[in-house]
Amino acid sequence: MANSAVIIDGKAVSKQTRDNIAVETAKLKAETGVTPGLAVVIVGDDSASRVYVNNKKKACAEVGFYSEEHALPAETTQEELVALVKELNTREEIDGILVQLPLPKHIDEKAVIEAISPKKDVDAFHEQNVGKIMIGNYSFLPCTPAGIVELIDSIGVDVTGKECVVIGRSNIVGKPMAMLMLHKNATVTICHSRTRDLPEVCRRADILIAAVGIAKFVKADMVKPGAVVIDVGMDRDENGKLCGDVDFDAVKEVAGYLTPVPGGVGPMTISMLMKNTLTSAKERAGR
Ligand SMILES: Nc1nc(=O)c2c([nH]1)NC[C@@H]1CN(c3ccc(C(=O)N[C@@H](CCC(=O)O)C(=O)O)cc3)C=[N+]21
Ligand SMILES: [Mg+2]
Repeated sequence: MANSAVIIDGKAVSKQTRDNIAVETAKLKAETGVTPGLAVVIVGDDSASRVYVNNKKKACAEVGFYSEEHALPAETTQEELVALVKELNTREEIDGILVQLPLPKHIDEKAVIEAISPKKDVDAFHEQNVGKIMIGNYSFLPCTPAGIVELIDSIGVDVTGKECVVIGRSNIVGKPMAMLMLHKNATVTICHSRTRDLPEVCRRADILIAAVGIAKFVKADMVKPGAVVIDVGMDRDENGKLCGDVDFDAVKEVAGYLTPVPGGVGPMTISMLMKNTLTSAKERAGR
């Protein structure tokens, strides 16, 4: 019998989150005079990074934040970039610093991330914040994983005791995602390129989260009927069109719930970035 998954509207959930953030921001400003401020640093001219950074700036304006962009040439040295980060660390009106990844090859990403003050690390990439996530003592939420948790909450699915399979083990998505699902009492498996019989492992999942970076990697025969399938991919298909890690048209006939690309996880990532920046500004205001 033909089935068709409920498509999770990331744009709508994200708008609700941003509306709440806008209300809280207005209140913070009125009561304390503090306006949340985000600095976005972009090095080089990667076209995908440009789109994401523009979306972040747009979101800042929507919720009433101050934002500034530092667009540096691709030849920027690591020393110059670290110097900028250190200057932003000292600026009172900047609550969050986001250095857009990936960085050009001659720059050590880890050195730059560790230069960001943990108090302004709204990506939650600094090792101090990663450690806190591991323990379950958050200052900042990891943006993409936290956005995914909100999407799953929005459809009213309780993950307690369920099988959650995460495909991908990056420090940015896969690993923190697994931690958040563990904190929510799911039974968590992380798959990667060396996993033996990956389709079989994926078929066990009540919640399947694809963060591999390979276009249409997840096929219908890797999905348990009725499963919640979350697509973190931002890939290009054979025609150069934006698509995800999930073969959407095929998987929607098997899954119970499915996120689209675009309009799924991406907008939520940005909403969580706004949430972290507000949290940091509240801290500055003594709230
Ligand atoms: N320091 C850092 N922090 C990040 O959070 C970070 C990063 N570097 N590097 C790259 C990834 C990717 N990422 C996305 C953000 C928004 C969309 C987004 O807005 N997507 C829209 C459409 C995008 C489009 O049209 O191309 C959507 O899915 O609907 C996507 C991807 C943040 N990242
Ligand atoms: Mg990625």
